[in-house]
Amino acid sequence: MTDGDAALDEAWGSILATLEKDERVTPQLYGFLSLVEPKGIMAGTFYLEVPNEFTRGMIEQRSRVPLLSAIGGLDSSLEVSTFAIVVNPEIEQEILQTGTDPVPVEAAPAPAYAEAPAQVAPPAPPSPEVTVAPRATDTRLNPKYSFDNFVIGQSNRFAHAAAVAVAEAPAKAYNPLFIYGDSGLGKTHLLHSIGHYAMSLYPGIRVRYVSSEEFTNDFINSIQNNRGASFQARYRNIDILLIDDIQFLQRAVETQEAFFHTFNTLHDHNKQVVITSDLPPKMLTGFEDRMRSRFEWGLITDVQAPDLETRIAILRKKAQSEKVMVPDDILEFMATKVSSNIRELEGTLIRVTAFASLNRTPVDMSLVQTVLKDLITLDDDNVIAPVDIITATADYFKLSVDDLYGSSRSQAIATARQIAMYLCRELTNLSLPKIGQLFGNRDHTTVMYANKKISELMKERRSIYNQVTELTSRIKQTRR
Ligand SMILES: Nc1ncnc2c1ncn2[C@@H]1O[C@H](COP(=O)(O)OP(=O)(O)OP(=O)(O)O)[C@@H](O)[C@H]1O
Repeated sequence: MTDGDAALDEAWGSILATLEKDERVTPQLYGFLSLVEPKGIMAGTFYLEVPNEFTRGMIEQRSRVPLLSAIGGLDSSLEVSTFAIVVNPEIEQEILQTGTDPVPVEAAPAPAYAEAPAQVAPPAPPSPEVTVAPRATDTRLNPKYSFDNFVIGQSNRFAHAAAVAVAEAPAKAYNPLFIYGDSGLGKTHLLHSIGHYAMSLYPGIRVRYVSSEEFTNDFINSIQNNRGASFQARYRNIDILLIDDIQFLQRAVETQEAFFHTFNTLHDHNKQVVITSDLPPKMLTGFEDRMRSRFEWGLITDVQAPDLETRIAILRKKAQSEKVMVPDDILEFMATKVSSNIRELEGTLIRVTAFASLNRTPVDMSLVQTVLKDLITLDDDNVIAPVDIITATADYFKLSVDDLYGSSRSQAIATARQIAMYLCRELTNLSLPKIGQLFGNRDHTTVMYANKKISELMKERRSIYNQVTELTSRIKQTRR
């Protein structure tokens, strides 16, 4: 990586000089570009740091094309062809706390870009290998997960930059991109973000997100129903395959074989593959060597547990998106109390905001302490089995375990089932498809829906809040 040296400053200086003369770059836009700190060049990508998301958005949406052409004019010995923008989390945090935004003076206020489409840079041309036929593809992307709401910190900075680079230049930057790390640290979030961002840059691009459990089910169904051809079409006629939690293909010999062929076809045709896993390729047991070695062809990067600052920034972002006011000292208190699993951090915030909303009180320290008292913090010695959650839920609602696994749609059973799913999601490390399987082979979207529904209902109905809280403390007692 060319880093902080004179060559880097010189390269960025020359880009700025070109952009200043480019008539597509307005003085306002130039103001944003002048906030950029060049950080380094790696594998053909120029890494640029900006102070906040707003600046990133302005540069990415409005000066992408001129910036790419200016990069194209650099000395070829630098071997740089694209760029990736990262937001400096320290500066961004300061801005969010103080409310002062270092937008260039001439550029603020900036609604002009919404009002003056003529100034908006045209979307980037698709890279030649990308098929842009405008056809509807079932991408299975979750709109909740985008780069815009992903908080960057030391723990995930590199994975984030690699994910952005892949979305901007599919099959060019790194192929495959392999992201690994413990549960709940943002791998799925990054996968979906790649999909959304690539689709915004290349309209018509065919993206498919799939968990490895869904891939397995799909494959098995296709064999059972003699629909091999449509299975192949679904996974091969695409431009980007995002496959989550590949470790679940361990020892599934035939599914691995199917994935091996899918991977080869996509890779041979310059299509992007992004893979996530809980372990790096070398440590993935139960995979053939030829499979593991393919995982290592591109770039391998990890996501780690976020440090305290990043946890605070994540909580702050979630609170903002939920439109709840949570003072900084309370965010910090919560981030200190809750372990590093981000899913659990989010669960805490949901409980706190639900409690405040039900009681129509602001979020203050005593409220947070009351709520946290009932929460379980997960650590290695305190693993909760889904069966404990399901048994406790059935018992609590005076139902049978089979009622929860079964298909009854009666309101009482359906709500109890949704609460059990919500608690499985919050209190265990199980993925959505795994929870779906547990509850009578339901689709992962059913679990996603239950999770959303119960989070919302907790804010609106005291009875639901109380049920979830009481159940949690019962489960907690069984762990003691
Ligand atoms: N850096 C981040 N910024 C904002 N939210 C984050 C970040 N990292 C994780 N999250 C949130 O934490 C939750 C868990 O993340 P995610 O599901 O992506 O984890 P994961 O690593 O894929 O876990 P698993 O291996 O269990 O599937 C999600 O709601 C996600 O939005």
